[in-house]
Amino acid sequence: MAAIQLSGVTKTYGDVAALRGIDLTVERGEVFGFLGPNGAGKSTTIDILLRYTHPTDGRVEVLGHDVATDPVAVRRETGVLPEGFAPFETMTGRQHVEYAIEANAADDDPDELLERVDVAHAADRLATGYSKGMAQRLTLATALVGEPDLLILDEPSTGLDPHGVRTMREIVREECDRGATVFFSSHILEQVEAVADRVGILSDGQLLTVDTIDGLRDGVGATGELTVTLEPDAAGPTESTGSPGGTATATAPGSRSEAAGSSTRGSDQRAPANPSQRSVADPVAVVEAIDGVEAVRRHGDELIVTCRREAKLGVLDELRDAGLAIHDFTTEETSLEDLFVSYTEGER
Ligand SMILES: Nc1ncnc2c1ncn2[C@@H]1O[C@H](COP(=O)(O)OP(=O)(O)OP(=O)(O)O)[C@@H](O)[C@H]1O
Repeated sequence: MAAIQLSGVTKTYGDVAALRGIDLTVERGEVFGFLGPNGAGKSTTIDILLRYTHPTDGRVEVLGHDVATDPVAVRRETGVLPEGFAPFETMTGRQHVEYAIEANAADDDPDELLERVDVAHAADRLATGYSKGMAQRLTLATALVGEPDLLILDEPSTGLDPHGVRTMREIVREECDRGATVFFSSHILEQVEAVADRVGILSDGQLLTVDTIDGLRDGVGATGELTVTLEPDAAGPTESTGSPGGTATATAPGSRSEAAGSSTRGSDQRAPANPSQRSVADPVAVVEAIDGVEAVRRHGDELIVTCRREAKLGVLDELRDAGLAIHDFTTEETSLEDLFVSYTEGER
């Protein structure tokens, strides 16, 4: 049984089509990031999942319950961090958590929960005096009450400082590790990238794609960068630049400085003095022959390879097979932010 199942869900507000036929399955135990530009329909979807609003058409199941007929069961088993929650005027932080514990007939220790979200020091203060980030942490504490099977978090990182963002990330992972499903919307894409198993990108009420982040990269044919440091003198003291087919090498977005990418010195300009080294394979030639490699630059012992994600292992294998010993390597992938722009910019 899926944690969330939306089938043909539409929602219109007068003339505005907020959702246009959404089909989405979120499996149990997943951390699912729900992304989309402003006004895409993320909050509307969340409101529909919790039956705060009803869909114009379509079917919604949460944790096996039909949301239309059993919204109480859905809310009982779901912890919610709503967007823009305002604390109650007369209650301290601890009283908010105690209230949530009582309402859920749970037996959590309120101080433990406040400790977990890092507002224990302000437990006895009126929560209306909390800063935005403290209020957000408090709301998360109330969402965690009763170890819910599903957490629905609408923009959970809003107002959080970097420590808070990290705490949020750790809590999401811990909740997932104990078996909960986490469904969260966010505009902080580094956060989503760090924690989500899969993401869905919504735009103008339509789901453009649902995939893992690597799947999104493959979907747009994104290239990343692989920097390989060869053992000193493994391939002779040359610098060269190449690309498959012999075309000029372009500097990839996010790659190192233009200056580093501009070398076009030929590999025979400084032939090794030792004749035995002449038989060593040229690493640039080895790498540029590999499928999925777009460009190769070499600076001393370092090779900077622009290639498709799936080509990276092949680059390392081919270098080793050619007798070129690898000292170290690092890889850099297209960021989720760039992927988000690729998927949504034509839609706006
Ligand atoms: N109560 C409402 N009445 C009229 N239109 C609404 C209402 N709620 C949402 N909408 C419209 O539905 C569309 C989707 O809004 P929604 O709040 O779901 O977007 P969102 O993806 O959550 O945006 P954001 O990232 O800005 O929070 C928007 O065009 C919005 O103006």
